[in-house]
Amino acid sequence: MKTIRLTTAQALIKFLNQQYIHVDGEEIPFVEGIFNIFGHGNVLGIGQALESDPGHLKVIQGKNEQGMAHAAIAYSKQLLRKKIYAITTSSGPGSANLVTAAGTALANNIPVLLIPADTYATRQPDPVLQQIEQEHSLAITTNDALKPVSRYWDRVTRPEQLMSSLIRAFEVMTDPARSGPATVCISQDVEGEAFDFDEKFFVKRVHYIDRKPASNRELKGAAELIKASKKPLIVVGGGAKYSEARDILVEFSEKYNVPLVETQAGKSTIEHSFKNNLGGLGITGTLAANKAAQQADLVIGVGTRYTDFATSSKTIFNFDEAKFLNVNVSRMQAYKLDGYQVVADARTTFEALTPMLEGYESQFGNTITELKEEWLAERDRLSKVTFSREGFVPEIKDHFSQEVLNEYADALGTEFAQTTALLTINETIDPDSIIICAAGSLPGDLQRLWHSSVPNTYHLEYGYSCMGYEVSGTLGLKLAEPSKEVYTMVGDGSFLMLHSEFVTAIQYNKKINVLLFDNSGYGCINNLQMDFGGGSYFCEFRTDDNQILNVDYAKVAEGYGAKSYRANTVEELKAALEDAKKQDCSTLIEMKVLPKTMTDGYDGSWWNLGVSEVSDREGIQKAYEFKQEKLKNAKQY
Ligand SMILES: Cc1ncc(C[n+]2csc(CCOP(=O)(O)OP(=O)(O)O)c2C)c(N)n1
Ligand SMILES: O=C1C[C@@H](O)[C@H](O)[C@@H](O)C1=O
Ligand SMILES: [Mg+2]
Repeated sequence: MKTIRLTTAQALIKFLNQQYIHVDGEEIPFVEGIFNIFGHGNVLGIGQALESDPGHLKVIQGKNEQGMAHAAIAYSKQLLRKKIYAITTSSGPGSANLVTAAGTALANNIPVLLIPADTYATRQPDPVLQQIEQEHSLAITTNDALKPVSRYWDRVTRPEQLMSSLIRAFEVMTDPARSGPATVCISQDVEGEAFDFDEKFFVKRVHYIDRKPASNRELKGAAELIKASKKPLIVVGGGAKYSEARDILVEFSEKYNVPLVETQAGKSTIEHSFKNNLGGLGITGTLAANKAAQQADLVIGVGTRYTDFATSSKTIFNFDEAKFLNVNVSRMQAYKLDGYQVVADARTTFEALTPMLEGYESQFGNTITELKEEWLAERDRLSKVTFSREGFVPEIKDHFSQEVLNEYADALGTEFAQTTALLTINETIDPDSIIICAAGSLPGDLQRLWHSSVPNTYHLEYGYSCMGYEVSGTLGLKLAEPSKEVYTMVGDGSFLMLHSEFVTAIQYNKKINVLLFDNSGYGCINNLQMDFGGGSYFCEFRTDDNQILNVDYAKVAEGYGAKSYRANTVEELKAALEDAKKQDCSTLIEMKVLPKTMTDGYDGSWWNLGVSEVSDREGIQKAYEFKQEKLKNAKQY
């Protein structure tokens, strides 16, 4: 056996350089680079290994472990899971900061390699700095907190364990059905320990992503279901996007007059202008998509997890009548809603299925076009909402009095409505630029209103809806699509929670554009508490003496070295967006927007939430009764 003597960390970096992915005849390196924040746990091991020979890996210094992991997740998601960044952190708090990001990757099925340092394998110096001491077990470290949020988790306490551990990690990350975060914790002393590694461990490894075809039985059953249906409807989920199924879904939909509706992850698989694309489905769905969903007698879920947002907590479909046909690479997902299961790649399945239905036509007739037209008129109305100091009726009605809305207008110095601002952006930025969002009221507005003219230009993290993904993720987008303009849509709450990687973007001259919607509060949660009969309680940003907080975010961005703008009217916003396009540096456009001017729900937008069964407030009692009513028609599981 030929061996090579390396430290564990050196072997890790050498191995990462040799991983390739093969999809549709194309072979590319799988690991693009590695984000790092060095601490005592990794600087002398992995730090030394990278300094001596990083190979092709791009090495990027992050500013917050969660933030840099979010950037890595967005990178992989944008590249349809074909490439990843790895993350190296120190032990203790450095690794604890990864937990939120690992959850984000897991909920969204996105591969990312997390390499947190661990406590000493020898235990000689214990307790080391940042080591928690669990009285009942010395074997538990902070890194155990990553177990429930990792698709694969391992701890390397001897150098030779690295070999089997990494092979498993890459097998998991490159499997479309189980893709997610792989966490390989390495004891900090072991990072620097040497071993005579078998040279074969370092040969080039190619991970093949073959498109799993549907079986004849699955195809026959699917075709029979469709032929027997009058009003089939396709739910385009994230799996359709990862499978790059756009062309065949368009062909299928056109040929058989089948409407398409989108989940957050599926949106922009197919451009909005396609005549049968009715847009977002469910709680944050469009009027058109939700109406079509209610009529459907066969729901064809393509790569969807059927989350509560997509199904309006299992109330959007006619569950008594409708059947489900689920095409998914994951068997677990395909089993949902008692659907007929086709456990296969979406594109391959529809390529085989389309010719099997010759002569079929749905009974939707002109309804698809009519629904779309009705919705476009509503969208047009929302693009022109203007505030007035008297008699203004915002989209979110009956929460704030005119007096309170005027108070906001005065305190923030604005009369800008959120929907007007958002649609101005949609009109002004280049169609091939990419937008990203994750939490707050903006995901709902975007799923309803945003028109993506170019496929894969809408990037929503709505599996975890993790505040803080927005700005961090934009850095990942830029790394993935360096020639395109990238824009984050972020609320003030999310911006405040985490935007450390804004500085990383500026530091490495990766131009990102931050579009900050400041309504001085956790607006969507304020809507929820008031919709469900409560008061406005700790969701507005107010001082102890009840003044509305007004933060100068433009100045904050300027302090970091970004070019910043203040835009509180359509004209100011258009000018700022045009100017921002001309900049080479990162930009931030601060928009002060009025609360309650985001979109509201449409027909079928109900959300099952934990409303109090006991309360002396009449509104809460009514909300509880309404929930009980809704549940009567909801599917139970
Ligand atoms: C990490 C994290 N913590 C808490 C939440 C719950 N949450 C969802 S939206 C939201 C408020 C968002 O406020 P902001 O970003 O200002 O958006 P707005 O709703 O005002 O548009 C909160 C607290 C979350 N999604 N993620
Ligand atoms: O609780 C939440 C409410 C949603 O409206 C929001 O988009 C999401 O971020 C969330 O966590
Ligand atoms: Mg806000």
